[in-house]
Amino acid sequence: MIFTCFLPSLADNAQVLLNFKNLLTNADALNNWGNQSIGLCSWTGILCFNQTFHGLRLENMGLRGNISVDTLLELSRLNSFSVINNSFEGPMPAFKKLVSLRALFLSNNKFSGEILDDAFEGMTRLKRVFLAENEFTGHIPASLAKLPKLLDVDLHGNSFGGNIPEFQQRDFRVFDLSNNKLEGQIPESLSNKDPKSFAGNEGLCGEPLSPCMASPPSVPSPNSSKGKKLKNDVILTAGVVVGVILLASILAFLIIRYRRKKHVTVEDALPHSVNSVSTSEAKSIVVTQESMTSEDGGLNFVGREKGGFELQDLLRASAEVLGSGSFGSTYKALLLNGPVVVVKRFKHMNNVGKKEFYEHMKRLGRLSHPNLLPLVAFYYGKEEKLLVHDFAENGSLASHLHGKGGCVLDWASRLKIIKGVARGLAYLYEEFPDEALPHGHLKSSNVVLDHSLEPRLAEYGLVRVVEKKHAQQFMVGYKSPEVSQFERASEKSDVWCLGILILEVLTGRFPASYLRHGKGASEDLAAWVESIVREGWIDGEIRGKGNGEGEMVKLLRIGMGCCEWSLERRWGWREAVAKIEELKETDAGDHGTEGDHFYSSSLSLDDFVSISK
Ligand SMILES: Nc1ncnc2c1ncn2[C@@H]1O[C@H](COP(=O)(O)OP(=O)(O)OP(=O)(O)O)[C@@H](O)[C@H]1O
Repeated sequence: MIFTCFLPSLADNAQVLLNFKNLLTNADALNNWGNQSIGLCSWTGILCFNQTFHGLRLENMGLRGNISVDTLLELSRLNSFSVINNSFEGPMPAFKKLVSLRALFLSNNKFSGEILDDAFEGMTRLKRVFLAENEFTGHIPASLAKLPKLLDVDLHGNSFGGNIPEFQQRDFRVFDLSNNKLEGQIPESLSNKDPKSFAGNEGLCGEPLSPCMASPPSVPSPNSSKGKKLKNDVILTAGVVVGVILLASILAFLIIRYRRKKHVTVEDALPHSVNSVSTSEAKSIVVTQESMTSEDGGLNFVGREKGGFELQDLLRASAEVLGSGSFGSTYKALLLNGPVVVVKRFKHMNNVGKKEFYEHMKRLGRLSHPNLLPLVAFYYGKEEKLLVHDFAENGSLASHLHGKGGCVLDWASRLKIIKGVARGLAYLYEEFPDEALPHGHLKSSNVVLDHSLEPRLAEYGLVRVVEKKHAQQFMVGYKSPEVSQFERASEKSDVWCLGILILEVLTGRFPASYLRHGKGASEDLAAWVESIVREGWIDGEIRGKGNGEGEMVKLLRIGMGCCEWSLERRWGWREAVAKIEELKETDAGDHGTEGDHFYSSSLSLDDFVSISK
């Protein structure tokens, strides 16, 4: 199977990356770099979005050697750079040349020495700076404090000294200066931070730590009466201070223990108002806690255990907006030292109570099929719900069929995808015999593809928890003729969507009705189907590329059978799935002429439908 994913800019970047790798030592983990057959986006540690390179995530690889910033400068796009947990040493490389960088992760290495005051100057897009657990010394660079977009700063576990500079930003998501050698008064602008952010710096004082003590003007002799009184006062004050600190530590310890036990507390737990940003912008999932209530719980893992992360980790993770659908935004989150997951925010799910919602999610979590995107975890908030899924490396089927920069899918890949979709759907039908619409929202952007282009169905089984009005307006299962005309969903409504998907895959054309909601959408679809037959239904990318055209005709017939207007005549899911399973990559030899006839002739829809039966 051929994946034609090698785009010009990727090819340029490929050589630059190989040059970059050549200066690293102990780079065995990057052995597949240079392998053109898998494509750059599948090389270890390469971050791509929609098949466009956007970053390096070279974590936990034992890497050493020279990080050549000048080489990185040649990459067409570098938003995020991470070498967390490797063995790099020496001074911090001159990253400031990478002015488009948004996230820099250098934690857990052996970088050392002072960082120049202007080391971050001009990095106006930089939002995330993780330098923790290295051997940096000297002052916190002034240019870091002046970064206009800084959201996360983690410098813990170094030997930074001197005073904390005044940070231009005030609202941090991650702020950790603990375990350094910082001293002096904490700037007032940071007084609202968690005391833990400053712990382990003996010389620091002021809010949120204990007040700074003014030094006494003169020290009387300890034996004078004044001196004795002062001594007693000092002992008394010290006793009180030690007592207060001890009490505060015990309290803090108890709180942390309590939080750990619950995984996350109510306060920690609420990822709600995720700021809207442009699709390409990498950002973290911003939490504002305004909609927190005591009814909200934490992150609930379902099904199998997933790599031990908690909501806090999710909130700290760098996140990228994948898109904004009819329910809310979807983010790809890169967990530090952990998996890559997709977080989808759902509004419009308030028609079910918490108990019912939990039960339904647990039911979804128990599903397991190679063509189903597993639900990893969910979060129940009063206003919003979050669903966490695995990330599918090759994005959505829609992005390949219609997006810029997707793979050119050959016939074999398309057939594999349709077969996978059919199998996933059949599984859902078997698992949810009581649901009218076991999937409910089957469309090409809800079919995601893994590294080998194996399809996985997403956004399935949600009809029960989505508000009816919203479902009717936006979920594609509701756009079948019977629902849009008679408001009567049937299990064949999912079959209708399968048919549309088949036609979309065969033609490479976007179904018009997705752009339109409500009544009339099905008429649009009928016109779309008719135009397909009239104007040539086969995607130029798969037409005439060898054998298999007879099989394409068969698939077209299946698509038409699934898109029968009348419910009686429309195929049932079993029939559709069985017929799809029979399809082969290449023609057995008896269909070639039939295929030629189909896509070379101009047929009316009626002609076509009668022929295809
Ligand atoms: N697990 C995933 N892995 C990779 N990409 C994903 C994943 N889940 C969703 N996406 C992609 O993220 C993008 C945004 O998804 P989202 O569900 O928000 O919008 P949509 O599918 O276009 O619309 P709708 O909300 O109606 O389903 C889509 O292109 C989708 O294919």
